[in-house]
Amino acid sequence: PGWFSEISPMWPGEAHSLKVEKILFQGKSEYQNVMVFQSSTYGKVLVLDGVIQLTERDECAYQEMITHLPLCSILNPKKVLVIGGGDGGVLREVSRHSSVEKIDICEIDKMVVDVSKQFFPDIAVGFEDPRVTLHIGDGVAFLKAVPEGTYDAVIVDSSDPIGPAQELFEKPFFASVAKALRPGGVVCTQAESIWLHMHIIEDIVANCRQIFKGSVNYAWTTVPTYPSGMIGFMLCSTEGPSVDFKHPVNPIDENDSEQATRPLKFYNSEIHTAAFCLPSFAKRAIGSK
Ligand SMILES: NCCCN[C@H]1CC[C@H](NCCCN)CC1
Repeated sequence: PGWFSEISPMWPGEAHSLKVEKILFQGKSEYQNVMVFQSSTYGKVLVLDGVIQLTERDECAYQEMITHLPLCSILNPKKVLVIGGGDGGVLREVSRHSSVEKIDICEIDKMVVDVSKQFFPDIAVGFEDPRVTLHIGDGVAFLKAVPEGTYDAVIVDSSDPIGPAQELFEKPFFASVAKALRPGGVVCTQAESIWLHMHIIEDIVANCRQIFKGSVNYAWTTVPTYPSGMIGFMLCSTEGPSVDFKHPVNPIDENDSEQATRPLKFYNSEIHTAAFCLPSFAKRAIGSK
């Protein structure tokens, strides 16, 4: 009992708090402190180095959007790579796409996978899909070893630039993602908040514009338990068949059996298009062709 406050130098002067019912797990992996607690109103919560990664109540807004914004923007995605995403939520969402034949995931911290399987079975369910191959290791090294043009889509479901994910926000990593994608392939990365990190976003956009010769767009979703209540995504495509991120060509089939058993809670085609609409201060800073 008591409160968890997410205090961090990444969002100085503010902190989102959640009422704690019970602490369920505390551990230290090779890379970070890992904690799980039962909150009063958001279900179970996963925290890494004091930063909220997900809650059972609102994780759908992040996992569904980071996955379906890229995958619904291209026809027939077959081979997908997830960097990070050790909780399994993105895998759960990728698995909804029947065209997908192979899903590779590279997560650096095995403890995140194990803790998610133990405390968040409805999120870690993604690991059960037979198309999934789990690699425990550094995504930067993994991508360097990937043959050119291997993937139709890459999803970078990372934590924040301070900590193990730092290199996933730097130019060499984006270049290795571009190499691993086929022509007209797409990448979607966790791209912070326009309220908190506009300078980081400007740098990411500048780097992506140099590296990805197709489309480069910033989209966002609302996640009540992330600082500023929102989080953004960088959607980029490589040179080749053009990709219009704002108009999904590969709609999620709302009617198939998978949807019937576990319908989407957040994503739909209207919110897909709306996600790319930005407030004026962000349009000026980010711009979009
Ligand atoms: N697969 C789930 C979550 C991992 N993504 C990140 C977790 C940390 C969060 N900090 C928000 C910082 C303010 N933008 C960003 C998303």
